[in-house]
Amino acid sequence: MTDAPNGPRDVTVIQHPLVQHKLTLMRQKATSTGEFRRLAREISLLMAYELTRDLPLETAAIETPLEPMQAPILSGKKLCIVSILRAGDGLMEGMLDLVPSARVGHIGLYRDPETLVPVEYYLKLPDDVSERLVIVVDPMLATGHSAAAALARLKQAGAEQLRFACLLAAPQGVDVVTSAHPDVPVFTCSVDRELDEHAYIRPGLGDAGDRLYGTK
Ligand SMILES: O=P(O)(O)OC[C@H]1O[C@H](OP(=O)(O)OP(=O)(O)O)[C@H](O)[C@@H]1O
Ligand SMILES: O=c1cc[nH]c(=O)[nH]1
Ligand SMILES: [Mg+2]
Repeated sequence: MTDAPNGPRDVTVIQHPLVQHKLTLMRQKATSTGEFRRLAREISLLMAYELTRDLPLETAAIETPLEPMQAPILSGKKLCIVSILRAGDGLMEGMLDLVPSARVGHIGLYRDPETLVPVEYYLKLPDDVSERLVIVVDPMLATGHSAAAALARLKQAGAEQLRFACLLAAPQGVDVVTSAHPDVPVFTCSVDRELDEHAYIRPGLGDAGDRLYGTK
């Protein structure tokens, strides 16, 4: 998906069969909290693989046990993963499994159930966030207000190169984020049909935070 009525936008729907299969398991209401959390970790590792697919490489001189060689190593900015609390933490561990040296930031946002306006309650970022490629993670992109606010806050804190990753997006959430932040590539495993009257994604998977942590 690259074209929209209001111009080109950078949205990748991750079609890998393992991702799609795990997402189906996560959507099912019979999936337990423990299983949901395990699947979130597995799927986010696979998402991280797609999110980092185009990282630049250079060559370095190394020595294998048998001979010297020129071998590829990462050459671009180091990574920072920022979780939008609390559900974003469900995608954090799998990404860190793949990129264990990444720095981690947290932004606490909850969506006011009446107004749907995101309310910030916490922010902790690495000091060098401006020098890193920042991957912002949150399972759900519904109205898009939380993601747009988080990205704005990170830019205010100095972040210059950002990507946003979610499990599920609603069409209007994609519109909101790509309009407010056309410089931020969006990665999702599905763009679902619609938002319902409570701004829940349909068909969706329910409340990601509650399903991850068993709070309902
Ligand atoms: O696109 P939006 O309409 O802003 O909605 C998406 C937000 O809602 C959920 O968080 P929630 O407010 O439920 O907080 P939680 O993670 O603490 O459960 C979700 O994890 C997103 O952060
Ligand atoms: O469907 C939705 C929408 C917002 N937040 C969720 O957890 N699920
Ligand atoms: Mg929630």
